[in-house]
Amino acid sequence: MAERIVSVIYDKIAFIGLGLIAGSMAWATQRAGAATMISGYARSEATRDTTRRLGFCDVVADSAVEAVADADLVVLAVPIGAMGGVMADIAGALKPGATVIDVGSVKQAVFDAVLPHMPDGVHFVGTHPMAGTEHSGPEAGFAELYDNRWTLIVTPDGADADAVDRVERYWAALGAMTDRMEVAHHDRVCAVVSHIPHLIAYTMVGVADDLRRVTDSEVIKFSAAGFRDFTRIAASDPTMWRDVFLTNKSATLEILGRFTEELFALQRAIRTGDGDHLFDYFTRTRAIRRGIIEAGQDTDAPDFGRGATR
Ligand SMILES: NC(=O)c1ccc[n+]([C@@H]2O[C@H](COP(=O)([O-])OP(=O)(O)OC[C@H]3O[C@@H](n4cnc5c(N)ncnc54)[C@H](O)[C@@H]3O)[C@@H](O)[C@H]2O)c1
Ligand SMILES: O=C(O)C(=O)C[C@]1(C(=O)O)C=C[C@@H](O)C=C1
Repeated sequence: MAERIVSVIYDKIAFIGLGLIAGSMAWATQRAGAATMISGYARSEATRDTTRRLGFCDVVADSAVEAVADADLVVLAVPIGAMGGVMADIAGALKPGATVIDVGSVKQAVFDAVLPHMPDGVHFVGTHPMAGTEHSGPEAGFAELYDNRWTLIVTPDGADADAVDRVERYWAALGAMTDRMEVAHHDRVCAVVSHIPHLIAYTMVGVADDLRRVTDSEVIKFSAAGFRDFTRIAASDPTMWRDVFLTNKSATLEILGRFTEELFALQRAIRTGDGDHLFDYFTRTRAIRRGIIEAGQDTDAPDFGRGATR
């Protein structure tokens, strides 16, 4: 399977869900030679057929139970709302001593959905690659997606230390940098750096589209780089993002509340002509960006703070 065997970390890896994230992991697993066998399963027959054609799995099974049989690592790479159902289906078929990881964008909700089904003797580790694109499905995957990007490792209480270390080594083999984070902190950080920015992009593109219809102007046609980035983000998968907001409710509502307060303050400054407020605000945010660059932190791989392993 792999062109160059660097080091096998798990003999058999099974992916449940065969989209952007699983496809990229499987390609990167092949690139690293991190497994001797990769199996996969997705709910839709069309996705399974496409995956067979693409070749990032050695075997594409027709059921999740079949896919996970004898697997040393099982990767749950489905939308957050589907994690609990998948885990309930496969629980009885997991090999004793196996490790299950998820890749969901929210962690507490996944823990709540998955952990009650976890059999004794099977390990669970939450993982979250901070990398993606606006595309989805098996054809969207590519081996380089995780290169020099962070993957956050979020462990439930009492997690097996060796199993966690092995999962971290696996993500490193896929090209990622890893950092460990506590579950509530993870959901809050992601609300700030990922979830609310997506909501803002969705809203801004919706507003521009409404304006275009109302005024018949060329809002989108003449948009430059900033707005184009918004339209890319706002093209992200609706199922995934619906699930993110339904399951990370309190953190996203808290950050959204702070965001709207600041927005109202800026709105008032514009209305009242308070140039000092606008100038001071923009000076502060510019300093943040410059501080990031001066600290040598690659903005493509933001530093989450503590204990990066590479
Ligand atoms: N896309 C991103 O930028 C990104 C980044 C980090 C993490 N994530 C997380 O990764 C997970 C997968 O996202 P993706 O972008 O790969 O999505 P995707 O839409 O590309 O792939 C999802 C896959 O899950 C399958 N699926 C859906 N329900 C299923 C079920 N009940 N049983 C079996 N298969 C099922 C679909 O057929 C598809 O193959 C999500 O939980 C998401 O939060 C996504
Ligand atoms: O790069 C992108 O397009 C992404 O949106 C990736 C992104 C992000 O917000 O950074 C999106 C969701 C994830 O859970 C992690 C990463």
